[in-house]
Amino acid sequence: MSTTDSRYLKGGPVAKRIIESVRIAAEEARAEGFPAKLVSITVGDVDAVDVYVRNQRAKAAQAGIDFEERRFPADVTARELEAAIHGMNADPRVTGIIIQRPVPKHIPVKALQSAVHPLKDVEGMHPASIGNIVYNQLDLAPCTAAASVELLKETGLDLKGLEVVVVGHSEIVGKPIAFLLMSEGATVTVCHHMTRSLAVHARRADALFVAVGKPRLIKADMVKPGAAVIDIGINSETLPDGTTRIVGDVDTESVKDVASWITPVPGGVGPITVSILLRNTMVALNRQRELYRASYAVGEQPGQIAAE
Ligand SMILES: NC(=O)C1=CN([C@@H]2O[C@H](COP(=O)(O)OP(=O)(O)OC[C@H]3O[C@@H](n4cnc5c(N)ncnc54)[C@H](OP(=O)(O)O)[C@@H]3O)[C@@H](O)[C@H]2O)C=CC1
Ligand SMILES: Nc1nc(=O)c2c([nH]1)NC[C@@H]1CN(c3ccc(C(=O)N[C@@H](CCC(=O)O)C(=O)O)cc3)C=[N+]21
Repeated sequence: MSTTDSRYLKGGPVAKRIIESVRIAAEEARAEGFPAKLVSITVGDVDAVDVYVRNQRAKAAQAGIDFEERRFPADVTARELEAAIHGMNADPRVTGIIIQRPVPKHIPVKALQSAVHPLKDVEGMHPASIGNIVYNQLDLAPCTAAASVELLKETGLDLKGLEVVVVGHSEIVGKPIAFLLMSEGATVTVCHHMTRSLAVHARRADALFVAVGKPRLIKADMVKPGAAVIDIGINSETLPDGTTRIVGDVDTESVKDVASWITPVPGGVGPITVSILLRNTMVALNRQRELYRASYAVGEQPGQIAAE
């Protein structure tokens, strides 16, 4: 099967669609005096983060969203980071903040995420916001999780009652995917490193999501014939000739002959993740606009706002 095979679920066309709608929304907001500005916070050096930030910068430019990268050394203290975040919260020009994960071990990521004002939290990762997906409020979900589910929907499969297995249960990817899918009516099994027989669970899945960070973890004999396989992993591999390439968590070469759909890496979930981050940036900006309007009642009777 070549990469032009229809079984490859490609992210590019979906991402393009999303970015075009973001561009229109960002242009309109800017014309009304609300330019969107996303700030990315990077701590230390992580390959997958570098790829992500590079693409954020490029796609933000296409969508007409201002973008700034704030890079901190790996030995920065939590206090210094929190102080920087408080500065961004107070700066009205900054409309969105993303903390790139992972952060070094000495930084408590939950406290850091709590420092981001919930209205500027473009991934919905503030501990007070992440619960929204439990309440089926899905308009601002962690971007990779939302991207993965968006890609599954491209298959046209009916999510209601679909047997789905999610491998990996991180806060930013696996767990939110499980909640999003439950909201859509799927029957969800979540596997992790303590799962006794990953293969037994994985083989039952009509849709298999893999977010672990281990190249070739999922092989052909772990996949149900006809399944949809969503490969979220991003791993850098060095070839014998010294060059490096990015591979996912799925042994695509063997799995492609068993699955009905498979997402390539690169070119699958990644591009959609970036576009959803920009879409979320506009969701956050619109919430700030609504608050601004409600506070200043621009063009409205104050009583009308209070009654809504
Ligand atoms: N395409 C994209 O947009 C994105 C891709 N990624 C990529 O996705 C992958 C996962 O990212 P992230 O969730 O942040 O990573 P984490 O390291 O935070 O989580 C990995 C998860 O995999 C589980 N796990 C580890 N080993 C096994 C195993 N042998 N079998 C089953 N489960 C296992 C862990 O379980 P336990 O905690 O129990 O050990 C953990 O829940 C990475 O490759 C990352 O680069 C991440 C974000 C975005
Ligand atoms: N708070 C947080 N949220 C994240 O969502 C998050 C994170 N931290 N830390 C890092 C990982 C990794 N990640 C990627 C997203 C898109 C591409 C991407 O655009 N990939 C393209 C391009 C590849 C390339 O340019 O080489 C592709 O797969 O085709 C990559 C990596 C998001 N992550």
